[in-house]
Amino acid sequence: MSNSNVPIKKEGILQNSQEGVQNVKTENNGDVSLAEMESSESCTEEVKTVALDNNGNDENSKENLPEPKNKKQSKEDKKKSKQQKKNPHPTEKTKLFQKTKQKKKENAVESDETTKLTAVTATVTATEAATEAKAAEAKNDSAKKIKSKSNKDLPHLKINTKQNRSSFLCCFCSSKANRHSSLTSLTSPISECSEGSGAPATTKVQLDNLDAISNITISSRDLITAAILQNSGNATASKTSETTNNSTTANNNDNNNDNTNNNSDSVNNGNDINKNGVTRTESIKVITNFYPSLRPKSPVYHRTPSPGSKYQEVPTSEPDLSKQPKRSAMKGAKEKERQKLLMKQMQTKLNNHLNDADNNDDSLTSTSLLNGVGDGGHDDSFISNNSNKSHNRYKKKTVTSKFLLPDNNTLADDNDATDDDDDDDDDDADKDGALVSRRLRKDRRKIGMQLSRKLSQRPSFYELQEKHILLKQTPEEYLKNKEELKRTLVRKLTFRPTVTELRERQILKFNDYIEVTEIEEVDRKGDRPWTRLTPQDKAAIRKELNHYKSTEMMVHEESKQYTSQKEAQDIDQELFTEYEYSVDQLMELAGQSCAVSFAKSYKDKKESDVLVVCGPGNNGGDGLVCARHLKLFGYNPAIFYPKRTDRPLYHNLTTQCNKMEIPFLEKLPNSTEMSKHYSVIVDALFGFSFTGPPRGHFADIISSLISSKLPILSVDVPSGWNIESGNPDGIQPDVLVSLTAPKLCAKHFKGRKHFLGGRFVPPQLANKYQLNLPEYPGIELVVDITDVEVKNEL
Ligand SMILES: NC(=O)C1=CN([C@@H]2O[C@H](COP(=O)(O)OP(=O)(O)OC[C@H]3O[C@@H](n4cnc5c(N)ncnc54)[C@H](OP(=O)(O)O)[C@@H]3O)[C@@H](O)[C@H]2O)[C@@H](O)CC1
Ligand SMILES: [K+]
Repeated sequence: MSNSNVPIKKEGILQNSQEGVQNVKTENNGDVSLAEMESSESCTEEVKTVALDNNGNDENSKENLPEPKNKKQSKEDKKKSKQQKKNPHPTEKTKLFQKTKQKKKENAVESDETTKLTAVTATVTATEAATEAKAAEAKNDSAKKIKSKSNKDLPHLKINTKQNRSSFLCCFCSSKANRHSSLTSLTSPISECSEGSGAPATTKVQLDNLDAISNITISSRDLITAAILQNSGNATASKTSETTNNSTTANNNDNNNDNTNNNSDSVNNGNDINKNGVTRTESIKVITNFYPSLRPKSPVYHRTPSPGSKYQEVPTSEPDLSKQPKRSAMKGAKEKERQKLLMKQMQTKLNNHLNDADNNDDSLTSTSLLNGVGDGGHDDSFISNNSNKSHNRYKKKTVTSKFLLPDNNTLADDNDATDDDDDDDDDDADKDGALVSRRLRKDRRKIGMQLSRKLSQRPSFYELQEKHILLKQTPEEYLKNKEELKRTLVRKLTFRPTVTELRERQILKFNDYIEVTEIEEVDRKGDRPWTRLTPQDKAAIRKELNHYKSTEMMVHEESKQYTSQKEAQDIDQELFTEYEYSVDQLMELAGQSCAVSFAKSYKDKKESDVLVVCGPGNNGGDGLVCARHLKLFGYNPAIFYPKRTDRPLYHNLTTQCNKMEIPFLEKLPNSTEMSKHYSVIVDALFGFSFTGPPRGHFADIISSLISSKLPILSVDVPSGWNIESGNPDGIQPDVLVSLTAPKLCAKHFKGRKHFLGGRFVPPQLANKYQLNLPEYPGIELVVDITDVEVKNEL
């Protein structure tokens, strides 16, 4: 074997041992190399072999080891070995166990003696006499070669070999027929090795491949006593410390032997048991228990057996971070999802570990954990420098393992399991990643649809403004507009008309007096809210009522043709409102109609004095107009206007009368004087709005008029009459001039002439109220209806 690259060489000493078969397994930075020796069927002696590995694979590489002589022979040996395992000799087996234990004890004792040595030695004893000479020869040859390479300062490994059979199997080349000039020759079948003398020998050998041991810094004061139970397929290794653990080491050896013996009873019991029954875990534990520095940090075990070899290679090595994965763990678009999933798993594990760390002081600190996560898991103590991004997953795995490591003792098992299932993990991870990504896509699509639906239902900008969620204007603009509106309203209020102006415009109407009458108490709580009826509504109601009265209602025969006072008022109001006549217009026509009717009635009394008595309402205004026209017609009217109003209309009418030199009487003459000076009286005190008995001095006035015995022309309604029922004790006019339509009380008129004046009623209005008015002759303003049957008297 080449040792050109070995920085430190170690020399091994072969020497005979009285008993026991030992296997020595050494490790190099976690790489485990197993050398074992297979005994013959009748093996009764312990056989100790030494297998020293350098980087594991080099030991078994065919480049460094001679090729087996022929394959047939190798196959025969394998068959024999299997038969031996299947049918071991019970006596030999028992002896083997006993000797193994005894050797352990001796090793413990021996370790006490040899701990002072500065070299690491191992003893291998071979007791087979036939092979001792050959073995000695091989040893001598090997020793010679090794000596030439040896370094005196290096520790030595003393190996005692003892074998009683010549059926050793080379642990490196897996061949019985190999001859090795180096350390491997010791493990070769002595009978087959031409250089072996077959005699027991103790040989110092240069451990060419102990660079692994050099790396793990085996103390010079340590002693390795390795034992490999060849026949039973058990292996033990022990290390004793010079200072302390002598007895403990012996006990450990015993325990290990016990364990391996048990394992030997169950050959190939599980994946961790190689062909020789040596469990890898046991080997690691044995070594790492004594050499903490040998504890593998990231061991990787390869279970691929060497072709044609019975020995299970258990190479271990520090993870090679420079290696590229066969296929990327990150699959395109799934990379982010895998990273997220991995980060979530790491976070979960981190939380678990933090919880554990709270209860375990020797755990990693949370700071270090967080740093490990934050920097992507780069840690020189666990991961060598490697900036290759393709190793992110591997690094994270390592970091995850670091987080999950509760102690160093379980590291090997954890990593072992990780490495064994690496491919399966990849496949599982791919499947899991695909499932997770599919689930994430499904969830994301579902959430996307929900959000889209929500977004489609969101209110618009204007709807939000209408709901006052969003302000249409800024607060400053709102205050500014509010102040401007306030100023505008205040300005408008300053220009509003006064109450006087409103009354003059008849927008506001106030009665000059209040009539108070006693009525029965009426509970109006059940009354419906009052609603103002339009004139059309009132006319419709009136029409219906009239129809009811004329057909069904049991009333007086005369009453069927007449309506109430209210109807006359409604027609009057509708003329002003609906037909937009002014009071002046109608009053002028009404007053003129009265003057015409007067002239037609009193043609022989021209230049006679006429007393015109005017009341406070529009009926009095008709009187003022009539006086003005009488004056124009040649009569000498005089006006008694006892209760004037300040309305402009009346002010103007008064002014007009005054301008026409129509005197206004300050005092109504008594009935005698009245008879003497006046020939006719015009009654214009009250019209259809008169209600109740005359109040105040109006009753005296009416009495004076009646007492004067003068002919009276009544305007629209005889003053003092009830508009519907008349007043037989009241004024009995000589001429009645009904305006617009005869009032209900007109049927009580017994005078000489009855005229209908007020030729201003629109036909529509007349039809609406079914006035059934007589036709006006020619251009006449009035129509004599004295002999005409009035059917629709208001
Ligand atoms: N379209 C038409 O038909 C037209 C009709 N025209 C004419 O208008 C006349 C209706 O005028 P009008 O409405 O002003 O009522 P009207 O009878 O004149 O006087 C009311 C005054 O009398 C008073 N007063 C009432 N009862 C009282 C009592 N018991 N004792 C004492 N006072 C009493 C009452 O006082 P208050 O109740 O307000 O205190 C109010 O001041 C109508 O007959 C026709 O000649 C024309 O001018 C134009 C077209
Ligand atoms: K009247």
